[in-house]
Amino acid sequence: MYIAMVSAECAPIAKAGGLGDVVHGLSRELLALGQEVEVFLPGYDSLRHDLIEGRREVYRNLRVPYFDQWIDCRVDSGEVDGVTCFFIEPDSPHRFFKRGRIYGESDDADRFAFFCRAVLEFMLISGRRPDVIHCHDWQTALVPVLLFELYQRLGLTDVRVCYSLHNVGYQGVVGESILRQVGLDPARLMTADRLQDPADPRAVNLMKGGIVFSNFVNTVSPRYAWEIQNTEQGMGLQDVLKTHDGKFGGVLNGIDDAVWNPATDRHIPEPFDADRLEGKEANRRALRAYLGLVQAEKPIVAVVSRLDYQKGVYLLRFGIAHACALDCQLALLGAALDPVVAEQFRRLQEDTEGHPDCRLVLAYDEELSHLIYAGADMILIPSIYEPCGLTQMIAMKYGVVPIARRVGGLADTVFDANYSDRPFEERNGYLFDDLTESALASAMERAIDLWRNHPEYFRQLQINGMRVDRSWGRPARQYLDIYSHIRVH
Ligand SMILES: Nc1ncnc2c1ncn2[C@@H]1O[C@H](COP(=O)(O)OP(=O)(O)O[C@H]2O[C@H](CO)[C@@H](O)[C@H](O)[C@H]2O)[C@@H](O)[C@H]1O
Repeated sequence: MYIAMVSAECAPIAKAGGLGDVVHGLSRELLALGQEVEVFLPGYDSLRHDLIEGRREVYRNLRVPYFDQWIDCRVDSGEVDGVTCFFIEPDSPHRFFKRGRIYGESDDADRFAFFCRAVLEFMLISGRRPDVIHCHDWQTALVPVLLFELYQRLGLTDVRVCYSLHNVGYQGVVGESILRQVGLDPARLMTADRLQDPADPRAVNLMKGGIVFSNFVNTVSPRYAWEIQNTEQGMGLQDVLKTHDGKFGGVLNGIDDAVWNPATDRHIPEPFDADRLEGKEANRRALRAYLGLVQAEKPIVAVVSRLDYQKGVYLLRFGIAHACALDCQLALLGAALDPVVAEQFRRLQEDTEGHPDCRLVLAYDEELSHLIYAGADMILIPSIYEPCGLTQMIAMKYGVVPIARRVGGLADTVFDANYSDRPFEERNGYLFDDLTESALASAMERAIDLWRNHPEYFRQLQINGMRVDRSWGRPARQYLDIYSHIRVH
């Protein structure tokens, strides 16, 4: 089967968060299963060019309609970890993808709408006829709309679309001129059953369009699938998801075990696995040394997160203080896009400067994240909502016990040491429900108490988490079933 991934991110060359990991890991696994996969990305100037092999121009002067004019694009291709990627580079004064970063620009909707049209135009002109286009999140939601409104008639006749929702907190709600920009007719599409935003009838909701026009829609865990249909986590899309219930489901993400494997990880000083858990000790020492923490027999509590509202930044700040109050060590690695949140954490960093047990690294640092996972004992994940969450899955692979809020994919993967109805061999962490300091504090205290007073049980929790198969094998086969179900031939 020929699958075209269309996405705003793909790790490691263009990653802002978990979406990049998923596109990369899933594409590689589909290739390993014998499928043909190509990834289509904007040609950002911020791409990690050093990680792209054999980059070359494959198309010049691709004329992409833009309002009543057009913009010429160049298309390059190259290999990333064995996966063929295409990069769309418009040549225009807008400099759509020459902004030094992936997101956070005031014209993000225009930039990604243009990308959607350009990808379909390139497929049409270069003779590509995927069995399935798999697109992701609001940035690529116009692909199915454009396909079924325009490109099917032009020649992309038998192409079907699978659309994955990684984060319903960002839906792409914008003015209707976006439709005219890409050549769609607002009069046809601005209706309650198509792209009209449920809250604001004058606005376009791109994610809603993706849901309505795709052949299959999924999100990244079964629990989040239920939450966005039945609770306020749907952020206004509950009804449209219920209307389209017959083509909607949840597929739990995997993690790439070539990248996230403590037995083979080149970024950590001492390899280890569930049978050699002692190996973690050298990594704990290395982590303390790297961060300038004292070498003391205290549990290391970690945070590795985008510092975003979704991740419960308020509770994270409390958790940092509480870990220190409970005489633990604390290692945070996080980056904030929001200037207010960035400032709060910068201040906290200043206040904890020189503290023997507490270090905040406010940056995006992939390599350091490996050392933190390898060296930490526990990780805090107090998310307000969490479609799947890769952090807890990676952490558990490295013998780190998650302390997480019982939402979305966290509830599907973390099973409480004390209160789960699962057998002990499946329990692997600590959960809390309420979005309150006391709920988080009590889960942290239970975990830290076990570490101090019952180390053998704590070790067993670590091993339980490490033994679970979290590779892409199973989810990739589930996606293949979806693709087979919707494809034409
Ligand atoms: N400062 C930093 N430095 C280095 N690495 C960092 C980092 N901050 C975060 N990371 C890494 O980025 C990834 C984050 O994955 P998540 O699934 O937790 O996040 P995200 O919310 O971005 O993704 C969204 O999409 C994914 C994929 O579907 C869903 O799992 C998730 O619930 C949804 O919110 C992990 O690999 C983590 O190690």
